[in-house]
Amino acid sequence: MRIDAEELSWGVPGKTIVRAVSLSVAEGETVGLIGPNGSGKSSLLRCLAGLRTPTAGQVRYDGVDITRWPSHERARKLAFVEQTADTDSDLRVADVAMLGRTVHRSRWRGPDAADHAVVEEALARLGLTDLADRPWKQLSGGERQRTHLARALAQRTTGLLLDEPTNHLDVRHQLELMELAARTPQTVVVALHDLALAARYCDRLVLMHRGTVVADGPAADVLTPPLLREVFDVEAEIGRDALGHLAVGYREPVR
Ligand SMILES: Nc1ncnc2c1ncn2[C@@H]1O[C@H](COP(=O)(O)OP(=O)(O)OP(=O)(O)O)[C@@H](O)[C@H]1O
Repeated sequence: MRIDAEELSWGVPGKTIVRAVSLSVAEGETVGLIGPNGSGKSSLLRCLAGLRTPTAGQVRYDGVDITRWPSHERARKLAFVEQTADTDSDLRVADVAMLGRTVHRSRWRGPDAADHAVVEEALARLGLTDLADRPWKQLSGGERQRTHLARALAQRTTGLLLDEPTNHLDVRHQLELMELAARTPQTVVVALHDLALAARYCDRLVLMHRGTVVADGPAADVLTPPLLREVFDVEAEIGRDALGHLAVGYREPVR
């Protein structure tokens, strides 16, 4: 699916948090949303998911204003994994993933064989097959994060919004998750703090600062020392790691 935001603003009384953001994400593209704490990444993702009503501008899925999509149809088009997604503590891992199938069933029908097959596949893609029967409350932070991602995959949407999906994951799972985000035919917008990971796996980076988009383009154009200085207040050098991937080196902050 294509996702467009046009002159999108959102805020609370007395404070504009997302300011006139225009953003287009093409079908199948993986866009990395980067920016300092408080720059508005989560707020923008919530607007894109339809969880916040913009104070100005609009969001379109496949060219249609999202206020014109009924909420159940929206949920079939787009899955959102929030940063602090929690869930009912009595559920098992497979039950949480099965929540992703709810949008595809009528209220009166339980999961059928096809739903179970989709959930099994989602759990396998996140390396959770062996944990399928594990109660949610026994999971580690990273296992919970992967379980929420499995729920989003089981939703079988054409769009995926991920807010810091790697912050609890070990290196191996970070790489696997980002590989999945890059390779899936789904349209993905992913907020990330790890700039090198974002550069390596995203088709394009969108840099936010104080609620606005200050750069949008290939990683090499966005991750430049002047922009990193302006937005993150750090002195950085851009180079290559041992494998040739873009790497960011930071100097000690001068107080
Ligand atoms: N409902 C709200 N009421 C008041 N302020 C809010 C609300 N939601 C967000 N904010 C503020 O808006 C700013 C942007 O928050 P947001 O969570 O979008 O930033 P972020 O870029 O995702 O940050 P982080 O990298 O820390 O996750 C922050 O200063 C936050 O405190």
